[in-house]
Amino acid sequence: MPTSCSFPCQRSWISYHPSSINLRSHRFVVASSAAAGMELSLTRPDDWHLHLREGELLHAVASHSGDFGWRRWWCSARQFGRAIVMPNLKPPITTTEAAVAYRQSILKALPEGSVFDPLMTLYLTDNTSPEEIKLARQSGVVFAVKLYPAGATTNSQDGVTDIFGKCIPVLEEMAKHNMPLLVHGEVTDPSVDIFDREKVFIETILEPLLKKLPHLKIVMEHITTMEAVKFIESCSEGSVAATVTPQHLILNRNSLFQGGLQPHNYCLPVLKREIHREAIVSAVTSGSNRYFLGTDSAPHERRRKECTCGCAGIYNAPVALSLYAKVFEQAGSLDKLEAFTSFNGPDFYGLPRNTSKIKLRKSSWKVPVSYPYEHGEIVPMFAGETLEWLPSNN
Ligand SMILES: NC(=O)N[C@@H](CC(=O)O)C(=O)O
Repeated sequence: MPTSCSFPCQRSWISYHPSSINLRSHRFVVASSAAAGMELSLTRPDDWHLHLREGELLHAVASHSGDFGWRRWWCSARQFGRAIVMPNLKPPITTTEAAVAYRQSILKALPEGSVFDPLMTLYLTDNTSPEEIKLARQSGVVFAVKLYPAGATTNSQDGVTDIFGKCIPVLEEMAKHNMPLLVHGEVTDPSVDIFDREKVFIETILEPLLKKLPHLKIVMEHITTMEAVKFIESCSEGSVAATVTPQHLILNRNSLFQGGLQPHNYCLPVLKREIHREAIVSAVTSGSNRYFLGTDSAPHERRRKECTCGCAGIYNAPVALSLYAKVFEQAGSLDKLEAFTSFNGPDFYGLPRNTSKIKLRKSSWKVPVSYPYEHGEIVPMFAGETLEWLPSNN
């Protein structure tokens, strides 16, 4: 049963300092800085970690209609050129055949005229065969394989139970085909504290895996800790990279408990301490090409978040670009935003950069309190809050 919690205390992000804007340093991306508000022109971004779901929810998040102007911007397909689409459906997308069919259903759900390109992934299991990797590469529509340690997160029950015992031949085949392994980097051992699961995963899985398979391309998804930053920096450039979500750049773990339990701020990996948030912000805004945009936007129907055992996942698609811009602005690094949103990802995947542009206007806009669809509603990150940096196509 849903609770009646009204989320009075979502205003829990890190304070905003307009004085930190360094105008001189971002002359390459500033399209206009008229009194009405600054405007950035960016090469169209891609989202390198997105949950689009299926059925009614897919239609809701891919093509929600009936709105005009900026309101339609919350649909991922209108903001991003491409997205790496996560395969954790029920049942999961474990074969190329299923990925091709899923891609068709996504294309059908898109708004008319959309040129959004869903880049598909396979869900790695103990039984994935090297042959499947060959098929995936030949398909031209599957771009990566996702590792969910079994039990780590939403719909991960069919994930990998023993990567070294069961998956090495498949990973060797992936290395041969230059097919990246996308990693949900948390151990699932219940005796490991939930706030330490990423760190322990790096020590016990990622470091030994890279020693064994130094040519395997890896993306550590949604990094949350200073240990992850250290690990990424220690790897050779171009072979290991990381996606970073808006929530892990903007919020720390206090926001899970501020004024009461805040289910809409609950995701996995769980938000961490402030020192970890700061480490990730520094890494991302430094201009390093090892980090790129991956929202991990993960919609769940409201009642599945506001209940006695709420799902992990933050729905951030409508607010992601505004939040990333805010983080870079606060760091005085707006000149580095475009590489993070639009260059580093395609460069790592060996894909062309987008050629079209979008704009981000520094004007206030209010995040809707929810996005209703036929049989439910989705509550976005920062529901009802006012944000800046409004995206538009022109
Ligand atoms: N991030 C989340 O908290 N949830 C994701 C799964 C995942 O990426 O962990 C989901 O599919 O809901």
